[in-house]
Amino acid sequence: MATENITKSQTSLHQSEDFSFPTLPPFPNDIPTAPLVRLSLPSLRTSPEESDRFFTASKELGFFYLDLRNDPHGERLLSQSSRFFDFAPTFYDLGREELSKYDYKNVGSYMGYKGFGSGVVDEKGNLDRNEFYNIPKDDFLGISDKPFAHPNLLYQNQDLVKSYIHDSHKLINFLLSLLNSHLQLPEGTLQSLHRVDQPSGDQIRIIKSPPQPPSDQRTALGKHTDFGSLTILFNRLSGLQILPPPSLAPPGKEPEWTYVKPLPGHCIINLGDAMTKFSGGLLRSNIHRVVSPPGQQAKETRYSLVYFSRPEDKVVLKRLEGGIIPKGKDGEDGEAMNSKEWIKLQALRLRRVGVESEEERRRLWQESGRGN
Ligand SMILES: O=C(O)CCC(=O)C(=O)O
Ligand SMILES: [Fe+2]
Repeated sequence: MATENITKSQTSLHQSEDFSFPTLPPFPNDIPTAPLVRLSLPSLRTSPEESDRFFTASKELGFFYLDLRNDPHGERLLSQSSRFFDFAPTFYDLGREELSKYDYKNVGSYMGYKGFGSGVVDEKGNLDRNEFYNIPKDDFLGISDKPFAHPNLLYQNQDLVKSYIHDSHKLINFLLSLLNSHLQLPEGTLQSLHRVDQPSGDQIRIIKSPPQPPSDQRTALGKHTDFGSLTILFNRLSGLQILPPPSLAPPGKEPEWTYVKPLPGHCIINLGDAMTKFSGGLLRSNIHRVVSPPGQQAKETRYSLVYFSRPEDKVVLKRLEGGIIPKGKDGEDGEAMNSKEWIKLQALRLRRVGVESEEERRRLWQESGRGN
């Protein structure tokens, strides 16, 4: 019977994998780490106290760890993420030239490949130190009117891609249902803006950042908030940093950029701008960036796996009405855009299209508003 098979394979998975990454250099034990709370998926399913901690974390920092172990759905995500980490080096072995065929920024899309050093990361006009590939949910679930072409290797692994999309989206849906009840919105409100079978900008992103020369280590991915709803992040090497709000900085100190230490068996979840907009500012979309990993970890190639969920394309990004969401003052929310336009604007604005001069790159950064 199908259920029996699933249960069996989950049991053996649990016994055979401990989800740790022993071949990588450890995170140094003498540097401060970001104040993310650790939540657990099985507890979140049953414990009102854990759910309260989740809501507090979503309001105060907008980032938390989620322990996925001891939960069948969570362990499926862990094993799928391991398979992506195994797959990533082979995928990038296709080479930059081959992957560049799948860069769609010139046709106005952020899906597909972003080449190394093709985005501006700071006010000086410096360029990024990573390459990534955005795999669109809609292309792989057969929802797109006009799917993009993608490397054959992705189609050869489409079972993994599809199951990871479904399981990630299922986790997002569960977290949205908790947020929905904490916000006291009518049942199903947030979930109804994120239906898996409707067009949206959801995507898997696989990132590669090669080690940087010790004498010239720079930001690999510039400071930003995520634009969408909820993000699921798997890290093995550190490098991700957040700038906590003043309320969570050590007493008497200004907030400083702090590394997030990857934890085996956990993913990192963060909330994006859409959640802040929907909740009239109650939920937090926190600023973060990626720099060279600390200590011995800097010598390794860093891969990172992200699932970005976004509201459905047609959803207008504005404050929802109801529950405990504060009412806006007249004109306060400005002109609201739909999700598709908003994500595209944000995702492409720092990708230089033939912009070569440093001055122009600086201008792009300024116009993006990210320095503020
Ligand atoms: O690689 C990471 O750890 C974070 C990546 C990230 O923030 C992003 O792609 O938006
Ligand atoms: Fe991000």
